[in-house]
Amino acid sequence: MKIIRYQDAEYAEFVQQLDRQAIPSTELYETVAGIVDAVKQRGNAAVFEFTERFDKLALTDETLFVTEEELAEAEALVEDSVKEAIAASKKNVHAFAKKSMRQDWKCTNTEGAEVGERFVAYDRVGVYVPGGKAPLVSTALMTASIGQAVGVKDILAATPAGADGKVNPSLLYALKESGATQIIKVGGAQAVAAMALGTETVKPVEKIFGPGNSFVVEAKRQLVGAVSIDLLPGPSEVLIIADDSANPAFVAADLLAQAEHGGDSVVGFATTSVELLAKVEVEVERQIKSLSRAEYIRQVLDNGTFALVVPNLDEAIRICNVFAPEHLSLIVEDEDRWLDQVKTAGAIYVGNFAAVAVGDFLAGPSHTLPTGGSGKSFSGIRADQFQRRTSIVRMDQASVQKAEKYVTEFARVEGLDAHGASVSIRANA
Ligand SMILES: NC(=O)c1ccc[n+]([C@@H]2O[C@H](COP(=O)([O-])OP(=O)(O)OC[C@H]3O[C@@H](n4cnc5c(N)ncnc54)[C@H](O)[C@@H]3O)[C@@H](O)[C@H]2O)c1
Ligand SMILES: [Zn+2]
Repeated sequence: MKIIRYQDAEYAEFVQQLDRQAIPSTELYETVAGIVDAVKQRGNAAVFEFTERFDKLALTDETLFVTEEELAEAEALVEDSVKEAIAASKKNVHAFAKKSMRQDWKCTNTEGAEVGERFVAYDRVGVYVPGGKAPLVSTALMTASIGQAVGVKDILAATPAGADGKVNPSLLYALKESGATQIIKVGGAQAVAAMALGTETVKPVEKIFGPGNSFVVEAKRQLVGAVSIDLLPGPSEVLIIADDSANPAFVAADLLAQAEHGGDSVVGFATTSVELLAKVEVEVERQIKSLSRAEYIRQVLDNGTFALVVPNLDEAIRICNVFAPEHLSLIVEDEDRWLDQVKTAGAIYVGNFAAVAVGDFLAGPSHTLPTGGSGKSFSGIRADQFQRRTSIVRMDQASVQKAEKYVTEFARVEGLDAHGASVSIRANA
């Protein structure tokens, strides 16, 4: 864990580079563009080639989709306790989704026209569920089941299978419970391209949701236009802001939990208290001993973890707002005062007892959240992103007569007489 105190010479520069911009490197851009183009030109053949290269799995038209038998087999293998956990999570996620869905509305504008918005569920969406480093069972719930709650009929899920062609049974079960109607055993950029563009056997979707590694996220970014997307949810990250009121064992536990995501994860800790930091360091060493992924965790602690000693909480919040962490854990005495000042975090966990992992698996809001600084312009998956929105304008002659005067002015200054005439002909009918 890299520790930097505000008195240190490198502090200012370090804090400055926390102001990230989520744009791909040229190398990543080109790799993904190559994959997307190959899928566009050659469909399944390209999808199978990349799957063989990156996932060591030889797929065919026959084995691309998860079958009903495989789903039944998975259901039989999943323990009841896991099924209960999935049901508990789904209950919260659905309840949260129902609250945040948009409702149709209408009102009358100044000229008397009836104006409003109408929301309808998308017909067919794609969800990407990562499967590289861990089978993210919860991600099925945090993507597909929100679409299910909104009423999306057709949900295509993509997730990489192992070299044996099998997908984790709990993940398959969770996908089915979350309303997935088709599942393809493909990961990476090739999966996103297949969902967005379609292939000989994969019918294209209208919008793509879900997190993934840098290849997955970049593919989504490049395919905007062919489809719309939810956000850019890449490698997971946390920022913990804590003062003396924080329990060091809890802080350490959350730092370790975040580091467990491995790879490109970013783990940040900002505190006003050197005493707390010292205790957290001791706790990290104590707790890591009993964790199964200690090696993964150690790697992230060494390369992707920073602890900042800040002069005050104003500075910590300022850093948070430029860093735009995916998860913010805020453990400070005067919670509400500081909470009100946070503007960019994807999800905020307030107080000693709000473990980030409860949000990962169960709480209700989607754990699919913006990373890499993209939280400055995106927010996490919401139910209304599964709703297509249309605006409606309904008029009678009285309202077109009232509108004519202003429309004619716009038509005149824009040089579009036919526009003006189309209104006048109605007003004077
Ligand atoms: N932001 C969020 O809300 C959120 C939520 C859950 C997970 N995540 C993140 O999702 C990520 C999942 O990553 P993952 O790698 O475990 O699984 P993944 O499923 O996203 O990626 C695995 C796929 O990447 C492709 N791939 C691997 N190496 C490649 C290469 N060299 N070139 C091209 N393609 C290649 C393979 O086809 C493979 O199937 C993690 O970083 C995790 O933190 C984020
Ligand atoms: Zn997590």
